[in-house]
Amino acid sequence: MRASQKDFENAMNQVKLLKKDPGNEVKLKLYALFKQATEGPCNMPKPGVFDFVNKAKWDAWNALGSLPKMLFSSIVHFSECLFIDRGLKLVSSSLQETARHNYVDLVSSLSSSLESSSQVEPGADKKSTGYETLMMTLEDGITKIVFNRPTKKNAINTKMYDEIMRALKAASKDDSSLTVLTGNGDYYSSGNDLTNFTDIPPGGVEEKAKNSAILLREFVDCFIDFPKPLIAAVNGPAVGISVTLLGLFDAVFASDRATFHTPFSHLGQTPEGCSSYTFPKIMGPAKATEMLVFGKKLTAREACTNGLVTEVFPDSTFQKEVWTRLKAFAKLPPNAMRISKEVMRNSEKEKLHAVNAEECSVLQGRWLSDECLNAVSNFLSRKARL
Ligand SMILES: CCCCC/C=C/CC(=O)SCCNC(=O)CCNC(=O)[C@H](O)C(C)(C)COP(=O)(O)OP(=O)(O)OC[C@H]1O[C@@H](n2cnc3c(N)ncnc32)[C@H](O)[C@@H]1OP(=O)(O)O
Repeated sequence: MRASQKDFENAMNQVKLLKKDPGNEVKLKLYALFKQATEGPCNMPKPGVFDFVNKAKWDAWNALGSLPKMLFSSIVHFSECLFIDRGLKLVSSSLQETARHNYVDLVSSLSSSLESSSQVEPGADKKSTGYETLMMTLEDGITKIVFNRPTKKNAINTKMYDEIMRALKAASKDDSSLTVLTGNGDYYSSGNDLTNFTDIPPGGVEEKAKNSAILLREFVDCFIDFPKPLIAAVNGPAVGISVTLLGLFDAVFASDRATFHTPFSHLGQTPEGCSSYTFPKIMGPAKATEMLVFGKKLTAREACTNGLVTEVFPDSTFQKEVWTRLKAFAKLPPNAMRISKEVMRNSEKEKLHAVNAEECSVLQGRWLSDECLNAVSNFLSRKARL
């Protein structure tokens, strides 16, 4: 689903109606996305170092890039069969479209977090703002963390990795008995945001791969160490890392519309989220190989039969049935639940951390492989969808 010109205009109006100041960082992001969406890549001369405000604006706009470097290099790599000029124009207009889309996405998340924070829902103990890519609430003893990039199928970008870690750390210390992760919109999550691979630091792709492996390791560690019962309410299709992590959850409830897909080989990548260890343990090596090596997509019922999913509900009653069940769980003595989890997890923790470290180190190498670079560039140039 793309943002139309009408969506974009509505978002521009919505920004004016925001009741709370979203802060300078977000305002700069809005400015940059707006300029990129309406004028294309940054075309202004760089302001002087002491022109702080204009320089910050220029930096934000310019940071959105004229062309993703990795995509550019792959276009050049394939220059024998592509007209570069035409390719660049196409990519440039696609960048504008992406910016328009991201602008709509950002405004929509601001509207929900900033507006709703001022309206306390009946029974809501606490609603956390300050997240761009998530919604987080604490109600009835349950902390709910919602992936909130519906127009991107809840793909996990770098910001979202950071915010999920922050949200989990907060949830581990708050008053809730259990924590639930779910998605806003039709997807649970489409996994790693493949545009993460386009933001190349000055040290090049090697540095990017190294930083990504560090981030991934820290991210997965948060799930291994999460102290309270962690439950996934899988509202729709789940892809990649959003599937593999489920092996570290304590319960997984799925809508019958959900699917479970780990197309790592198709992407030139290898398993993460400790799935190389948890999946064979949960479903046996043969079924784990089908998923992790051959990329077989499972229906919710197949995932349940294989032990990855606890229970499947019809989509029409999914929310009602899952939340009834969760509210009942949340009434159980919280310390008993936490200590039971600790006893079950502790004997595995060391192993899980070692598996995580190994998977991240293998992936660091895969991200530099032609197989992976080509797969990502095919997705970004819209030649490939799963
Ligand atoms: C720190 C780094 C850690 C890395 C950890 C590694 C993890 C491994 C993985 O997670 S592998 C899995 C990666 N995910 C994918 O390969 C999915 C790619 N997406 C798709 O194939 C499709 O988008 C789809 C099947 C999920 C949905 O297809 P559909 O046709 O229904 O919708 P669109 O393709 O039009 O999607 C709507 C917009 O959302 C954008 N988008 C969706 N998923 C991703 C994604 N994973 N990364 C980036 N962008 C994504 C899509 O581009 C559309 O955006 P647009 O409207 O601006 O075009």
